[in-house]
Amino acid sequence: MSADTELGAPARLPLFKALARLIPYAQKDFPRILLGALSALGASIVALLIPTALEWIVDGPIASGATRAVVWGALAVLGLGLLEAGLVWLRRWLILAPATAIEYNLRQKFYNRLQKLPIEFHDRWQGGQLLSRMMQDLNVIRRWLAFGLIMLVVNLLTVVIGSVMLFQWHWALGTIFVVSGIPLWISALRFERTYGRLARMSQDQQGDLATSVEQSVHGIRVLKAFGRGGHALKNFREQAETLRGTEMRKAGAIARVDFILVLMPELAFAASLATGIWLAAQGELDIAQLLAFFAMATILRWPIESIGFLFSFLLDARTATDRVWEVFDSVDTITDPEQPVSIPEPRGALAFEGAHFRYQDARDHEPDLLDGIDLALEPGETMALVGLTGSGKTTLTTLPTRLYDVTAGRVTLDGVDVRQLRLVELRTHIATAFEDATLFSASVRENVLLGRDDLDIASDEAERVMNEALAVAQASFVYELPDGVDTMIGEEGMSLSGGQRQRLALARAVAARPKVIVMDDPLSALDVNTEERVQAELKRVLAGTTALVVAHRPSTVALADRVALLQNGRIVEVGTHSELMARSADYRSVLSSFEDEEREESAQRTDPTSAIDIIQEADR
Ligand SMILES: Nc1ncnc2c1ncn2[C@@H]1O[C@H](COP(=O)(O)OP(=O)(O)OP(=O)(O)O)[C@@H](O)[C@H]1O
Repeated sequence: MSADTELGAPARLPLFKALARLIPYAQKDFPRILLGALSALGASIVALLIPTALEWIVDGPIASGATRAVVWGALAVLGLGLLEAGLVWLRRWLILAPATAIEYNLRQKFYNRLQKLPIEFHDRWQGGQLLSRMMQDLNVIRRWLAFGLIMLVVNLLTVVIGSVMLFQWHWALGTIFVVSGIPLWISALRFERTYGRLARMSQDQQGDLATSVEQSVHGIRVLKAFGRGGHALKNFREQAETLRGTEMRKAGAIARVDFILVLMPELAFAASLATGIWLAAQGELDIAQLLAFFAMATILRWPIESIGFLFSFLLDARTATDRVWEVFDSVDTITDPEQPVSIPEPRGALAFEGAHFRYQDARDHEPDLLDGIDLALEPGETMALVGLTGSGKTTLTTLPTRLYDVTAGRVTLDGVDVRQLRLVELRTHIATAFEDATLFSASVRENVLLGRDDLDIASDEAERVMNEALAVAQASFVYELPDGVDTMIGEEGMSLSGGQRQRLALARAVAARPKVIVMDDPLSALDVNTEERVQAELKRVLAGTTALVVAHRPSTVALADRVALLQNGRIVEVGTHSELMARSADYRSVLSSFEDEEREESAQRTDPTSAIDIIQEADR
């Protein structure tokens, strides 16, 4: 999902309701936050007392020439200053822990949510958008809770209390100060509308930018190989320019409101000065009161000026909360059933019964990609699934483990609808090995034993399971790596070849010891001989395991017990390879397309040899 396509963005909540969603996360630390707020308020009140102390010093000891009392007065002002600093420190100390705890809890929940949300959600959302929400937006929320929220409340209160105190010296001076505040409120309301929109735009564009960085780092090899670095940079620059434009507009909006926030107190100051001097000349105000008034007006300047910044911070936090909650509120369609059924000892009978599936972005007039699949695998049987490119084979392999749910019909394991099993149990019984072998930046051992959290990774049993799985997957190359099975493999296994990655992914599926294994062409990057060895080992080790294997090679098909042909969203033929060869023209045509592909591949492989032949021929 990008900034331009806010699919399913929920209706915008009012400001306070939007931020109130943070309350449950702050509840535990509420006493500490309250104490922090009280410290901040205490610091402001102490600051507001200083003008009154000054008035007392000027009016009393200075007027009467009592030097000792002046010193005591100065010490009292110093004491108030120190107390204010102490309370500010206390506020920071009290708030830091709850704010970081709230950020930590939200981040945990966010990560957990990303793990739980179905693939359908991840199809729609860009990685960078999720990353920026998880890191940047949560950071904004933490900083706002730790500083912005409290300072906004405290500074507003300070302005209100300070304005009331101004009236004690003269009503006219107080009135000038309060009336000059009216344009501030009007600008703040207008600011909310413009800035709120810009803040959302900017945060979304930052997410888009993060996506671009992520994609170009991810695809750096392709970009380099095709010399498209310049093109990627141009796209990136355009996006960065757009973001810069939005940031400039944001800064412009802040500058406009700041202009009023700085100008109005200045004007109020000038008007108060003129009025104060006139009132003093009239004898309605003495010099001590005038001094105290201006001291108070000076103290109130920062709280007034800061309101623009704090208000924009409030709107940033609101946008960040909206963006985080868009992920929290995303509907998780693939969940555990309310009344789960368990299959303690599964036999491994996997069946598709009238299974339909269509992707969420399929157009209305398109038929379902899987349009009524009926296929039953006997326990322990190996079934190859063949079909033309794009016929939906990969999609079909995602249904048994509920990476996607069928849109109609059902998939069953031992006659139980897979939606009736708890996801953890389902995914223990059925394992998947994908063609696109994703590995994690962890050791070989951790990658292979990923599906075995029942085993202590340091135990002998874990070692045995891992070695057996590596042997089945013909992955003995790992023992030659610098630290053997403890070698860290780079991000997504980038330091390994495609075939090596596939073998490790297969070893991972084997180590999980499932009752059913679904393999989406997991051996495509292996040469035919290695593939045959892997197949033979698989048959031996997973003797009682049911296997559904998407196949692109005649050799893989020939090793299967039976073959199913997927065409136009349905299984149109099921039988042994030789039966289908004999009776199905469609099957023969698909197989001959595989053979063509294989010939092309082997022609590419033999090209260098032919080149040598030609050179040798020329030398003769
Ligand atoms: N996440 C997705 N969202 C929308 N459409 C998708 C998605 N994944 C695949 N498709 C579409 O579904 C169709 C079937 O794709 P699928 O990968 O299942 O085919 P396949 O038979 O495995 O192909 P191949 O043999 O090339 O691997 C394709 O037209 C593809 O564009």
